[in-house]
Amino acid sequence: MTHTVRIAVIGAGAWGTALALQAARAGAEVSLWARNPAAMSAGRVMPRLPGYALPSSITVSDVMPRQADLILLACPMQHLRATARTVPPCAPLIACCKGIEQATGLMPLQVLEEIFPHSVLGVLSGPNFAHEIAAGLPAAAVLASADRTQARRLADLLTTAAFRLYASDDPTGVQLGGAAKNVVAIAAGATMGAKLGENARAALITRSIAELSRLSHALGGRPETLSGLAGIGDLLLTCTGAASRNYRLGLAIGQGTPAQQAADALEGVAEGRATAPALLQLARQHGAGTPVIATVTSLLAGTIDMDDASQLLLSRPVGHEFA
Ligand SMILES: NC(=O)c1ccc[n+]([C@@H]2O[C@H](COP(=O)([O-])OP(=O)(O)OC[C@H]3O[C@@H](n4cnc5c(N)ncnc54)[C@H](O)[C@@H]3O)[C@@H](O)[C@H]2O)c1
Ligand SMILES: O=P(O)(O)OC[C@H](O)CO
Repeated sequence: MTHTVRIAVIGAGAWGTALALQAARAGAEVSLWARNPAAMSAGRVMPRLPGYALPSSITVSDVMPRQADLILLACPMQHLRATARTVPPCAPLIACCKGIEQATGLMPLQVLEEIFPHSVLGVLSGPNFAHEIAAGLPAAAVLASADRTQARRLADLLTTAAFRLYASDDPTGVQLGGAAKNVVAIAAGATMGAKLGENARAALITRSIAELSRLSHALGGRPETLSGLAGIGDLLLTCTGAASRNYRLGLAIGQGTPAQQAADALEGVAEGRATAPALLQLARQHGAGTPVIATVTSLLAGTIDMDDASQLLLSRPVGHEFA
């Protein structure tokens, strides 16, 4: 008799809830850890994903699961370390957040490696709006682990016909793509908010790919990863999809709302805000030029306005496209 896979999802925000639903669809026995399970209504509707009820087969509690075959960490990046420290190291762990830890400049797996030095670790990333995954709409993502065989094995535990999980053994490239696309999405939103036009946004996205490729290379990632789901795939979604929180943050800033006020008005976490300065520092440490990330960092800090931001990017020298 085959044993039913037990998957523990840590974090009941929009993404954790969607992943819990997906894991159940993949045939797993699912438990969802919520900081505040009482916030869920009697109809088991999660506050961060309104309209999606959880089936009774998914256990929701504020007690960390002691037994699992796989643990998905779906909290915001800046809370990953504190949350992970409370997780028992009973199974392989997959980081599902996108960002860079501001205090250390570390990527999600680097944070987890410090806490779980002996565990199998992976990262999940790609163009995935939580509400679409929750609805079971078709989507694809990438699961990366340093070990190619483990990456495929872990991906298989969550894959269904509608949610296609590709495996990768380039966690650095995958994490860089997931973290940086949120920063670029803020720039794309600001471009549209300031009515600079669709041409400007397309140019910005494309030139950002060159910028991210340089940075990924400097950090040890492989260039082809950025042309995949965690790179171009997620850039396309987040820089053009009106549901993106990072895009919406940029949109408000481009329309003239001060960055802090725009962030306060946002429902849910816009990871690009904390990640922009962390990524800029990382890029500087590695000698990689990142004009878009630098401009977004200044825009978020309020040290430049939208006119300055577009002037900064437009005044850069125009050289060979692939120099
Ligand atoms: N929402 C999506 O469409 C989506 C898709 C893919 C990846 N992600 C990534 O998943 C991660 C989580 O995003 P989300 O959309 O679920 O967030 P969310 O905005 O829906 O919810 C944030 C969650 O963080 C929790 N939280 C707040 N303070 C906390 C703390 N101190 N410690 C632990 N948890 C705390 C809140 O209770 C809430 O559940 C982010 O890194 C995001 O980039 C999100
Ligand atoms: O709403 P955002 O901007 O956090 O984007 C959500 C997902 O990361 C899209 O892949």
